[in-house]
Amino acid sequence: MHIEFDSLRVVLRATGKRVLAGVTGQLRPAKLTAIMGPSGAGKTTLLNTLAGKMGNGKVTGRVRINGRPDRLERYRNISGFVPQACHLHNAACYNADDIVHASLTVEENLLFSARYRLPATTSHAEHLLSVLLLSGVRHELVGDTEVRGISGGQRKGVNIGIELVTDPALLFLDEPTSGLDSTSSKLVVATLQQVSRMGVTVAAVVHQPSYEIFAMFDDLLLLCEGGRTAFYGGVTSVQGYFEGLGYSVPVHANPADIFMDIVAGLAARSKQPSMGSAHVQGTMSPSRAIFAQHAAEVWSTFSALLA
Ligand SMILES: Nc1ncnc2c1ncn2[C@@H]1O[C@H](COP(=O)(O)OP(=O)(O)OP(=O)(O)O)[C@@H](O)[C@H]1O
Repeated sequence: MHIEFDSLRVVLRATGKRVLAGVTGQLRPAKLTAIMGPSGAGKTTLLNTLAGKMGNGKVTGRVRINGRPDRLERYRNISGFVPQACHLHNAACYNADDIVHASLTVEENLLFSARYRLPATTSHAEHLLSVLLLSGVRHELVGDTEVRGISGGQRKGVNIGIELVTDPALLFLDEPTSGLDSTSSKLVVATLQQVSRMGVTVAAVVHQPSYEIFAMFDDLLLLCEGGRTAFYGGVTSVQGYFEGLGYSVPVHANPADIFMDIVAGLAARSKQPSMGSAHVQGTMSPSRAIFAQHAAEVWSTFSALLA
């Protein structure tokens, strides 16, 4: 499924607080999109909005699904959503958000989800166990703080599998690597890449990815403070984009960290922008300048698509 969105805005119904102020981008079919941005920029809100789950907010903006104007809520039932789990081995929030059953085995969790959600169909749990690298622990209890079970990364895999048994067209994940070590994080993101290649449109909020993990994503939607798009495009084009605005990525730095510093206004330009207009420089914060520059580009692409 291909979702294009332009100027998405969200205002909370209860308080009138505006949490997204103009987010433009796409989720491309069979691609893995990273959603990044500073804390409070609206990443989780955007994920919920794209998943059609923003019932507590008024959502406005243009949305096209598979090329036609549409509403995101209509696709809620064919979306999988893996919520952010608190630190997986932190007793205080064990099971707070994740959706696994501690007293079932890995395989039983997938079969239970399949039977519960797809009573009349046969599941492809066997295939999923293999995609999720869980075949070796299929008969192990998932466990909890009382009963030691599988690892945090494997537990995240079970959470993902529980959503995948219904064959969703879209899969949304909120910080799937949080609380995991770097090897487990890599395995989780590699799994998501494989899931996307099976034809699923996958979007995940990611926090401080290593460059290796960042490079596993196809596209990046970078938000800046205030809930606006700072950059949307392929992960291979983001460095060139910021270099064109006069920023450089030091040789030994993690580019993903530098992009975050830029949108947070913490990075200084090392040279004059070659693609920005002169009036932008010095009159706006870096994040505003980037937004202004990029919004114009995204909008012209979007207008061309709509024409
Ligand atoms: N239901 C809600 N009620 C009140 N405020 C909310 C609600 N949902 C979101 N917000 C506010 O909207 C802003 C964006 O929140 P959101 O959780 O989407 O940001 P985020 O980028 O995911 O943050 P983090 O990286 O810290 O998780 C924050 O200021 C948050 O307090």
